[in-house]
Amino acid sequence: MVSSTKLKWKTDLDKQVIIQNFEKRGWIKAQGEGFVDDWNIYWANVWTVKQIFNPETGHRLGEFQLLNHFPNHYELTRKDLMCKNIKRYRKDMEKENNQIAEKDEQGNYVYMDIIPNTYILPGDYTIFVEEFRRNPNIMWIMKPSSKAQGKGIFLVNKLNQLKKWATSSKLPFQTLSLKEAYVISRYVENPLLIGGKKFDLRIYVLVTSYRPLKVYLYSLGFARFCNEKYTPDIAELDNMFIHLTNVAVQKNSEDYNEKHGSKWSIQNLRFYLEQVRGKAASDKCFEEINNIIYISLKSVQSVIINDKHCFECYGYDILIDGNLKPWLLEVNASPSLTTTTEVDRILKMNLLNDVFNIVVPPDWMDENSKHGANMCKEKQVGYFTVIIDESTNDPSDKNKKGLKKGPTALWR
Ligand SMILES: Nc1ncnc2c1ncn2[C@@H]1O[C@H](COP(=O)(O)OP(=O)(O)OP(=O)(O)O)[C@@H](O)[C@H]1O
Repeated sequence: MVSSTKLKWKTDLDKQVIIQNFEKRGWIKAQGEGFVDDWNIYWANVWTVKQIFNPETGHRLGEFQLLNHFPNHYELTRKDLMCKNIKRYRKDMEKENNQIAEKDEQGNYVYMDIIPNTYILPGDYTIFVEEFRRNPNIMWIMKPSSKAQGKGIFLVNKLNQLKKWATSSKLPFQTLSLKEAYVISRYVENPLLIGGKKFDLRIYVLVTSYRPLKVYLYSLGFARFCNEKYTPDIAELDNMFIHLTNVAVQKNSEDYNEKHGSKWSIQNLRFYLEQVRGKAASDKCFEEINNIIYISLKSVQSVIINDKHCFECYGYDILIDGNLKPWLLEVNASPSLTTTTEVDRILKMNLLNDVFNIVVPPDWMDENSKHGANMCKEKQVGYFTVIIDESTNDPSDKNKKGLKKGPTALWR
């Protein structure tokens, strides 16, 4: 048996919020060089996770080990794979005649229309061109599948921009490897604006098991604002300070505010929405955000390798449009733990503290326990609340069989 005070930690990230959280628990830094043994809890980067689960080594995590990613987390966190999985899930649900696949009179999904229309390039190039020709006046956004921080992103409103890009990068679509794949998504041209500026939401979601699905939602997310006023004007197509809300992009803007880092708490945003649009509309918007989390996780539930030693704290990027409809932009496997302001530092310290309280509850070390990441029995831990728990046999748990009662069933 390992004593909880002697738990050994390891991390690939030189981030104070991680190290301080480990140290304040009295846990000890693992000394070993490799990733194989000598640690109980590892906050690893995705590269290490790939090495650990490399099929050639056939390595398995030990009984007293916890890791912060599922082996094939990329099924949700790579933009192209997320899109593919969501599209597959929709089809499966339609075939099953599941109520979740209900469509409205225009033929749009009532619950499952969670991502802007997206194509994966190069594979979907021909169908994308057909779609482009059907609706030539809409704007698209090109994003590399596995990059972050706004890198490699650009907006497109003419087909020849795509052709030019392919030629200039000397990468005709057909020759792009899977690693270099792009997604092209319908650009949400009417984002909800506050003070004339575009913003998106960063929401933290902790998954401690995929089968059965157990999901916690963190109530302290935030909104990240652009520094310049938004315009869909095509003359400003290349002005990323208007279109991309990533802090990594906005930090370079002349108007960047060091003090609040161009961020608002979700609570403030919600309060604002209630004032401006009314409580019912604001509640509906947040219910739909829960629905997005539910559908995205159900889409990968059957493909994720559900190693009981793994957990994952995802960073959801969500954009709200002018009709208060939220859209899922992407799910990050390694949401930034860099802290740009004091508020940010406190939030991320609390976030990790709550994550560790969930994955290492007080009886984690007990001889008779199962020692996985999914042992916590509390429905509320710090700022985390369980929003999906398929393990419960409580007949009043409306989540159990999916969205049979509509998206409100996801709220507790
Ligand atoms: N379909 C879209 N419509 C409107 N804006 C979008 C769309 N997709 C992305 N954006 C904008 O571009 C930004 C970057 O997109 P996204 O988060 O998908 O890429 P990323 O480079 O992987 O970012 P991150 O560092 O958050 O992982 C978003 O925060 C948002 O402001």
